[in-house]
Amino acid sequence: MPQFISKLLYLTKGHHKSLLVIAFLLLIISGLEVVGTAMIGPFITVATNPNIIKTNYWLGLIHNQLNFVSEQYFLIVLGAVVLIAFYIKAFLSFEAQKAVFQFSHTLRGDLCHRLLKTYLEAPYSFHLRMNSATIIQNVITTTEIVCINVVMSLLTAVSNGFIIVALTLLLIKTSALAMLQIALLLPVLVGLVKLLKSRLAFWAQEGWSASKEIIRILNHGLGGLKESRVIGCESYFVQQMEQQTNRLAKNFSLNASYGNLPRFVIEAFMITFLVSFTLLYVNLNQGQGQNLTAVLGIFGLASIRLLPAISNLIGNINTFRPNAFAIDKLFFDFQEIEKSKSLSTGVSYRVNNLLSSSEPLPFSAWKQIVLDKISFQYPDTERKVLDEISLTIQKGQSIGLIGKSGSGKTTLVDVVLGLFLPQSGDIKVDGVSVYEDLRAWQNLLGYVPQSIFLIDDTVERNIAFGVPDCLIDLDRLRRAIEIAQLSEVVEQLPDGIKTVVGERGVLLSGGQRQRIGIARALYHGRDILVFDEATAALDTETEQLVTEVTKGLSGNKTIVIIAHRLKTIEHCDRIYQLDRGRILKSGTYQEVVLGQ
Ligand SMILES: Nc1ncnc2c1ncn2[C@@H]1O[C@H](COP(=O)(O)OP(=O)(O)OP(=O)(O)O)[C@@H](O)[C@H]1O
Repeated sequence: MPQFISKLLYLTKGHHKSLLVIAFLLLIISGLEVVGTAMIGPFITVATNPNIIKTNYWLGLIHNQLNFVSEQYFLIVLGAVVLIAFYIKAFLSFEAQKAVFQFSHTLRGDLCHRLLKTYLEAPYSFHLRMNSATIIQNVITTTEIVCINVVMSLLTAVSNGFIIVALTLLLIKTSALAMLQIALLLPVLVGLVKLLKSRLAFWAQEGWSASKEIIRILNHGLGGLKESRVIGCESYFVQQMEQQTNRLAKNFSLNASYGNLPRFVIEAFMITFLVSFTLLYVNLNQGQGQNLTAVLGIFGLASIRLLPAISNLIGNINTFRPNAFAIDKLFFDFQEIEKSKSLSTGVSYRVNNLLSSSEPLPFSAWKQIVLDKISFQYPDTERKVLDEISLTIQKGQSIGLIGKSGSGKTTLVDVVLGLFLPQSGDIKVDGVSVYEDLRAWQNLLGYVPQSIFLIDDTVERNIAFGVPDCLIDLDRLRRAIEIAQLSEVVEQLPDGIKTVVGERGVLLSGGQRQRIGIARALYHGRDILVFDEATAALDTETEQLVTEVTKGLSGNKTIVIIAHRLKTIEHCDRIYQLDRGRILKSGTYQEVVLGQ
């Protein structure tokens, strides 16, 4: 329990003040609930037997102290007090409920964006291990479970708990006999709740896992639509989806219906109590009908409030307990990412402001980059993928990386891009380690991956990726389009740069997507452009165009190209050939490729 509370406090940080206000409000409401209900007894007694004012000490005292002119007037004031207490309570209950809803939904929004920020800032290696379906599910579904099923249920449970305790105290005071009867029925109820506990938790977990599978099937089915269509395996995904939706429906409906079972049992119990109590009371207190009326009045009204409060409390417990695992999941991800952020450095590099880009660039007037004995090993593997790689890049140079598949080219580029931090070695710009300010280093880099990620938006927004519309520099955009040899393509599009390219750029050819990737790197005006097999998706003609683009850029930009087709790196100043994580050969194109 203390662990659960500390995790909950961690996830709700920044909202603790609101939590205290809500708790205080709930406490006042339960107080008013008792005052109002407690006044019902005297009100009924005075209404049915005004003489009681003379015989009852407290009623007589109030009547005499406040100088009521008549008993009728006293009854009216008593009624008014009951009404006022209930009206204030109704108003405050509404406000408290509003506050609980507001709190839970605000917390959900907050967790969604905190989680997204955490995932975006997480080390690249975390994403290699994590399935995107889990991340999507955590941001959308798990945050909802935490805020609505756990936090909201917990708050309403606290509210119901306050009301139950307060009304129970009142009932004990009104008739200990009646309370004893209720207490005898209680163990049956507690037993039932205990019996259901593990089943409810199992059904909730199963439902949650089915919903994760549903996202995964959607990702796989729609992500590989072209392949599915050609192979003709659409029914495979439909069948998988059917299995999972059935699993989801079965488990969530079982969870919801059995979660409500105690409510029906309580209703039956309460009626059993009212009938048996009346019979018992009549037998034990012959001729005291007025007292019975007052006691039953209080019990009747209290049970109107108590019944739903108890069944709601059980419902709340049955909702939050089986869903408490969601707290663990979010807490684990927040902690895991924090941990891997500090572990992934390996050495004491200072990695600053990974996401902020407004920093001035300390490396802006750079002349030389030195990779100094870079070694890297993927987590949980035995072998070094990069083994003491050292190389020097002068400003304006074009560098070609070649080597057999699996020799470590992509990994080396990923280390240069700051996606992986090496276990040993350093990257220095004019003698200063880039890990002193990784963000500033990354601000020098433009990256054209083999498969360009395009958003389902306009050409303009795809090129000026991540820049708000109002800040897009149209001149720079035009220049990037020209250099990337995209002008003709854009002219032919129905809405020019405002044409929407479709999800993942389905409306464009492989070569056009590649050129958008190049234009994107150029638009952002980075000094160093890294091309990862950038020509792999191109036909020979476009390959030539792109090679011309990179050729045209050499001298102005520093370029690093991973190439499989040796033709694309003919113009490079220096070629490095990698083999099993080491540099096998380096020199000019003639020296390394032609062996002259
Ligand atoms: N996430 C990973 N976890 C563990 N090992 C990996 C991971 N990614 C790559 N490797 C291994 O690292 C080695 C180098 O891979 P890398 O992708 O850098 O080679 P490459 O030269 O770029 O190959 P290719 O030309 O085929 O893209 C390979 O043996 C590969 O199996």
